[in-house]
Amino acid sequence: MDVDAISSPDPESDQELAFEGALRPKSLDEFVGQTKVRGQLELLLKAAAMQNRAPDHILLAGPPGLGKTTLAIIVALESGKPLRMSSGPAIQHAGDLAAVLSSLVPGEVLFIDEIHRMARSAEEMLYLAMEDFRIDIMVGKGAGATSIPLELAPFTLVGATTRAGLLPNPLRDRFGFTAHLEFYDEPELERVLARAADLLGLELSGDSRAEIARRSRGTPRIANRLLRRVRDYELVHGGGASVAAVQAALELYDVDPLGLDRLDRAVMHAVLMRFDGGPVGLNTLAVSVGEEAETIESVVEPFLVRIGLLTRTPRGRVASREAWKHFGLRPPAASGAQPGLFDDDL
Ligand SMILES: Nc1ncnc2c1ncn2[C@@H]1O[C@H](COP(=O)(O)OP(=O)(O)OP(=O)(O)O)[C@@H](O)[C@H]1O
Repeated sequence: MDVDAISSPDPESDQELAFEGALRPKSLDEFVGQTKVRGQLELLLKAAAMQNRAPDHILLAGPPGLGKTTLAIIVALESGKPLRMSSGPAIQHAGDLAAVLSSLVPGEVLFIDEIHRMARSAEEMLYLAMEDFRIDIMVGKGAGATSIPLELAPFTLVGATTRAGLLPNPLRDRFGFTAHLEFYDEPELERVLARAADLLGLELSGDSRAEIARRSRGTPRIANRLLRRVRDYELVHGGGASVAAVQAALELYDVDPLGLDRLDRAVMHAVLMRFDGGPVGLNTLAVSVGEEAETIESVVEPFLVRIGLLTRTPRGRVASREAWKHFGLRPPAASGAQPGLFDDDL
């Protein structure tokens, strides 16, 4: 299988895609960090290989860019089986899923990204497929409709989601193993960068690596992207990828010293400036930055909470002392905190 040709579900550009493909680890050994998940997957794959059966279905949960697609590819590569890629938004009818399932070859790995976005009718079909490798196809309409059972080849479903909580229990329960991917710490990101720099033929000192890792938002995808910007800078200016060059390149692209991106900053600005540090409800916050509540909750918040800028309280989101300091602002003297507009959206 040509793994480099496999596309990420949310490509920014063909170039970005080719770059991601080239840097993707192709085995569990090459996959940096997530030690626990790696160990669990290794055991699961080995046991299946020893019993000559398809590995159990796997659910990968966690924020974007932490390696869910990469792990799905690795599952296929390590089990020596083909990989089929699909995504929740592409499965809007049970028929879409039936077409995919009925064409799987024995042992094939089916990757469904953003599985929480699949149509409800398809979800129900998936229950039976995961459990019994069988689906019922409805033929005809109304009183004359009949269902014809169709046997499927045994397969392994790898589902990825940024919102494990949104999956209905019957679907979640049918996965033999759920892996929760965590943000990477700086030493792990440095290892991701060292590997990527090697593959790109870029010389990068330990200090330069640390500088990029610090600003990578705990996310390998971002680390690799920043590395690419540093490589561009080095290409144009020459003189090597020194710490000064790294800082200049990242400042040019407006990368915050903590790695906050535009949306992170917009959310923090709203909490601090518009809502006096909170508490503010999720929906109110989402409206004030013009984003979907789901994006704020699954993409933005986990990182802001992790680095201690934001806390979640029963009354809503609250900025921490560090947040005021990081943005060079003074917290209001008294606790003049203004609650969100809607009390029901906490
Ligand atoms: N553990 C890792 N070690 C080395 N590189 C990694 C690791 N995890 C991810 N990467 C790199 O980060 C990039 C993004 O990873 P991937 O596409 O697997 O993330 P994802 O979780 O599927 O994101 P999304 O949810 O947005 O699809 C990959 O190209 C890969 O090179």
